[in-house]
Amino acid sequence: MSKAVEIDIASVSKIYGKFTAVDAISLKIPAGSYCCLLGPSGCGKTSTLRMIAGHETVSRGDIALGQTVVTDLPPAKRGTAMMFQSYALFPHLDLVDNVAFSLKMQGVPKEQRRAKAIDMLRLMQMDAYAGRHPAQLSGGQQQRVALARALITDPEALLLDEPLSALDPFLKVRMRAELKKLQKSLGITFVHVTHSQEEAMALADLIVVMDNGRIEQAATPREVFERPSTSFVARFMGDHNVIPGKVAGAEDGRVSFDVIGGGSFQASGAPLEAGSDIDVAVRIDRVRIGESPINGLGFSGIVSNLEYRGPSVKLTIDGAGISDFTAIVSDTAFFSTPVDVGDAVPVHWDAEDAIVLARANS
Ligand SMILES: Nc1ncnc2c1ncn2[C@@H]1O[C@H](COP(=O)(O)OP(=O)(O)OP(=O)(O)O)[C@@H](O)[C@H]1O
Repeated sequence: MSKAVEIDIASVSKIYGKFTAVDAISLKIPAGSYCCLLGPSGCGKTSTLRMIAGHETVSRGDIALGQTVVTDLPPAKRGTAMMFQSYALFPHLDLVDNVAFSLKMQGVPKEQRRAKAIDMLRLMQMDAYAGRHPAQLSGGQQQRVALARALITDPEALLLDEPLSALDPFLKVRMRAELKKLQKSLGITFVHVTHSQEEAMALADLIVVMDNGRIEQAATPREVFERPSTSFVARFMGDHNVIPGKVAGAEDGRVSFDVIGGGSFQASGAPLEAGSDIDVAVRIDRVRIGESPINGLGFSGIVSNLEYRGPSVKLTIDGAGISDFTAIVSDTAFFSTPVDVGDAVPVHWDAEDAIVLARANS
C-alpha cells in the first residue's frame, strides 16, 4: 500500500512579526524514510513540521511533496496527516467516530467510514475498544487511536509532533518500537519532531539537527554520532567532549591546537590557519584512562566525579586547562585499576577520535 513521497523543503523561512523562527532551510526527506527533526526548545522544529502540514503559512520558499508544490494548499489537500502531541481526541465521541472524523468531513457515507475506522483500529490493535471514549483509555492506547485517526486518510506522509512526550518512560520505549514498525510496514514517509537525542537515534533514518531556525546537520544517526559537523551538534548529542582551542599548526591530516591556559593537543582534521579558533570533539566512550598520553593525545588530570552505571563508569576529570572532561569506561576496565575522586589520572585517546569542528556561533 506504499505511496511514499519525497518531501522537498526549498529555502523555507517562517517569520513571526519580526522574529525569524525558521531561517531559509533546505532539506530533502527521501520517500519512505523516517526523519526526525531534533533540537532544543524554540529551534524551529515544530514550525517546520506545521509548515509541511499546512497548519502554518510559509513566509518564504517552497515545499513540495513528490511532484506537487503544496506551499499554498490547505492541509487536507496535501496528502499529509498530522498527529499532535496531545493527541487531540474528541472526548465526547467513541473511538470509531474519533477515527472516522476526517472521512466524515470529506462527506464519506457513514457505513463506509465506520468500516474503514474499524479497519484502522484493527491495524493499531485497538478494535476491541471501538465503542469506548478516549477518557477510558491509557496514554499508550490513546496514542494508537490518534495514529489510527491520522492514518485513515491514507496519507503519503505522516507528521508527528512530539508523539511520545505524554507517555511514561517505559511506555515511551515500547511505543517507539511500535512507531518504527508501523512506519516500516506502511512504507510512507514519517517526519517526527523530538527534543530527545535518544529517541531520534533509535528511530530515524535521517536526523535533522536544528538550532536557531537553521539546520546544523542532516545525516544518518551514525554519521551524526560519529562525525558531528558542528560543535553545537557534538554538544547537543552529548557524546563528545568539546574542547575550545587555537590552531598551533597542521600536517598530515593532524591539527595541533592549544587550550587557552592549558595543554597542547592534536586532532584529526583539514589544515587550518595557525591562530584560528576551533573546537575539538573527543568521543567520551573512546577515552582510556590509566595510559600515559602520547603525542598530544591526552593529558593528566584530577578526577572530580564518578558515576557508576552498571556496565560502565562515567568519570569527570579536570586538567590541562580542560574542565569537566568526561570519560565512559567499561566496568571491567575501571575496576581492574579503580580510581577515586581526587586521584590524579592520565587520560588518552586516539587521533581519529578527536576531530576538529567549526566553532559554535553562540
Ligand atoms: N505564533 C507564533 N508567534 C510568534 N512566535 C512564535 C509563534 N510560534 C512559534 N514562535 C517562536 O518561534 C520559535 C520556534 O518555535 P517552534 O515551536 O517552531 O520551536 P520548537 O523547536 O518546536 O520548540 P519546542 O520544542 O519548544 O516546541 C520560538 O522562539 C517560538 O517562541
